[in-house]
Amino acid sequence: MNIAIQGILGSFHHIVAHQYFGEDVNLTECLSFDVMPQLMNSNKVDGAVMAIENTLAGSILSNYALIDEFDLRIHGEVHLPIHHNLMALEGQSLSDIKEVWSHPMAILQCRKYFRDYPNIKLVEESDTAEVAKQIQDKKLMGIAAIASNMAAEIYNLNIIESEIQTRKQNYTRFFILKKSNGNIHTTNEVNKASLRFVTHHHTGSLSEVLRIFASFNMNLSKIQSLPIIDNPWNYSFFADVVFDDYQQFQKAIIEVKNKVSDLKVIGEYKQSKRKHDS
Ligand SMILES: O=C(O)C(=O)C[C@]1(C(=O)O)C=C[C@@H](O)C=C1
Repeated sequence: MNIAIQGILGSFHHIVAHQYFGEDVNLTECLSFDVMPQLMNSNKVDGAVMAIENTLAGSILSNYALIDEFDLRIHGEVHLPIHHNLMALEGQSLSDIKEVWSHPMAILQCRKYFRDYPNIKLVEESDTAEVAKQIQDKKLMGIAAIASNMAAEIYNLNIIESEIQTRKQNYTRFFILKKSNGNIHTTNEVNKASLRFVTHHHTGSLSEVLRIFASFNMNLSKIQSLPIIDNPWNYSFFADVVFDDYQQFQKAIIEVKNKVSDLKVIGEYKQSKRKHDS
């Protein structure tokens, strides 16, 4: 099995791919989220791991848009505790560091830490681990990376400071994606679904849909609106619902279909445990 990940070995996507698929999976390293749907739709990979939201930085809206545009399907989810470390070449200390390079989502999660160091320039790069690799390969002095413990080990960098994210408790939710008619895994027991729908423009149309979820005993765990780019100031809704009874879920879907102008089930999967960190 070949799975696309954002970033290289040592990235958080790498950790998630191994957690979900095991150590034997082949990974295709991507330096942007945008290339993943193309790899899936041209059958170069069987699936992909894609970050979708973080507890400190919020949703990655551009990834919702990619899933929608390329009609991808969600096959599973993983909630990963994220620990960010500031790392550089051996011998470098915080006072030597002029620039910190990392993935924009990682920088967002550590903004508060850098308020105390206004002279350090924060530079957005394509991946946390790739920056760690560059620092080691090119022996970059004065540059530090924000990356995982695993990246520090693989690229042999020294951790100047650990746990630099704004809150110690920091989690990213990742989707396991496949193309619309793809298959990457045996089906798990299903108790969660991700839906996309568009409501009619009349008073209470969204609340009617939410009431259906409630009446079929489905718990709404997230709702996210996204602009419909062909229709300015109109929005689609992405909702995640959790349920115990699959039959009830199917009945609810039939009712929701009658209330909305467009409904797509993007994925039916097993809810991942939101592990608590030590
Ligand atoms: O650069 C990485 O290591 C990634 O896996 C990317 C990414 C993200 O896209 O959110 C993954 C998890 C963390 O939230 C920070 C960065």
